Amino acid sequence: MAETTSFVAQQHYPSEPKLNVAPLYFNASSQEAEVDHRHAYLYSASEDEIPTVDYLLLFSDDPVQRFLALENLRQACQEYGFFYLVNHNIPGEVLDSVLKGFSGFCDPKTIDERKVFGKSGPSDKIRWDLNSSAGENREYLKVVAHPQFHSPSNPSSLRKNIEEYHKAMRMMVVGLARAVSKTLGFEEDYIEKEFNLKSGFDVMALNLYPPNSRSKGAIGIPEHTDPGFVITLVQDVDGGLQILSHQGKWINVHIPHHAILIQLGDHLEILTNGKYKSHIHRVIVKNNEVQRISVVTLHGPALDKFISPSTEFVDRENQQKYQGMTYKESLEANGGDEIDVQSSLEKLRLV
Ligand SMILES: O=C(O)CCC(=O)C(=O)O
Ligand SMILES: [Fe+2]
Repeated sequence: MAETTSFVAQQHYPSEPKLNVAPLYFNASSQEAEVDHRHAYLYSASEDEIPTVDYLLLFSDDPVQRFLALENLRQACQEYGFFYLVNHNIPGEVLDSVLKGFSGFCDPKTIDERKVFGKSGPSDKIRWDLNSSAGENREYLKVVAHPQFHSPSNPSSLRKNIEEYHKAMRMMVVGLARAVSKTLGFEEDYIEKEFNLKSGFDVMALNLYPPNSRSKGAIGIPEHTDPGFVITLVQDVDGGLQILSHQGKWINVHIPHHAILIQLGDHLEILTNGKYKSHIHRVIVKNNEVQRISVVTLHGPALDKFISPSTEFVDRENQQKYQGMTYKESLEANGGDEIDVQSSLEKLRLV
């Protein structure tokens, strides 16, 4: 695909040597969050909870390095479902300028200007909202960024920064799709084809969480999973993002500087019949002394693509766990609009 980065190598994973390796990289410190645990027991996240994947090594010319990096990615996908991505080749300034630009956009003095992006109908391509309640404390701007790019035109610098950010992130995600395909034992274009990523439906959510002095409760965003292939996330400061692990533990996310948090989306779970799972996450704002901004992109299949568990993942021992649906139908299955990018995983689950 023309969009792909030049350093993405054309090698094939399944034919490479079989080594038994532990994950290669783990991140720095985490702290215990003081929150209500509805689905999990009290838990202090330790230092090695979220694996780190090195993007460049996934495409290394050295077959052993590449094999080890792909094995690390496979473990991260199968045993966690989320990881920090480093060496992703997206310049730090590209990440910083969107975070900073959105902070400026959310100036409390100009709130009336943002209200023009409030909900107007089901086909909104840009949507703004401000929730300040016990259940959610978040100001957000959502934009459909692909197949057509949409963004407020004012300020033009923010539009330019969001577009540049999305372009770079999308290019990286196409490379990641190739690597993930290999970890599943397929040709590298498997996921691009199954999701028709060339026409993929991408929605960006730019979120601002207030400091606790201005929030109406402990919750920034309630528990949810996200639809799509993968979700990329960058933030300006740490502040309360937690992911529920396979083992039912809330893990505090502390993204290393200029790394990207990758979370697997519902539709990768559906495609792989539950081999690679999406995970419930939430944001707790109760302890935040300063505001926090995150930029989250849901990289989805094409809207008209029918997604169901691939036959390779279904057999006598592994019965089909999810019903198939087009991506568009699944986004609207709970009564939401496309731009809401609501999960419908529980509706699609068969067993
Ligand atoms: O802001 C965060 O850290 C998480 C936001 C999120 O989960 C989302 O926008 O779907
Ligand atoms: Fe999310």
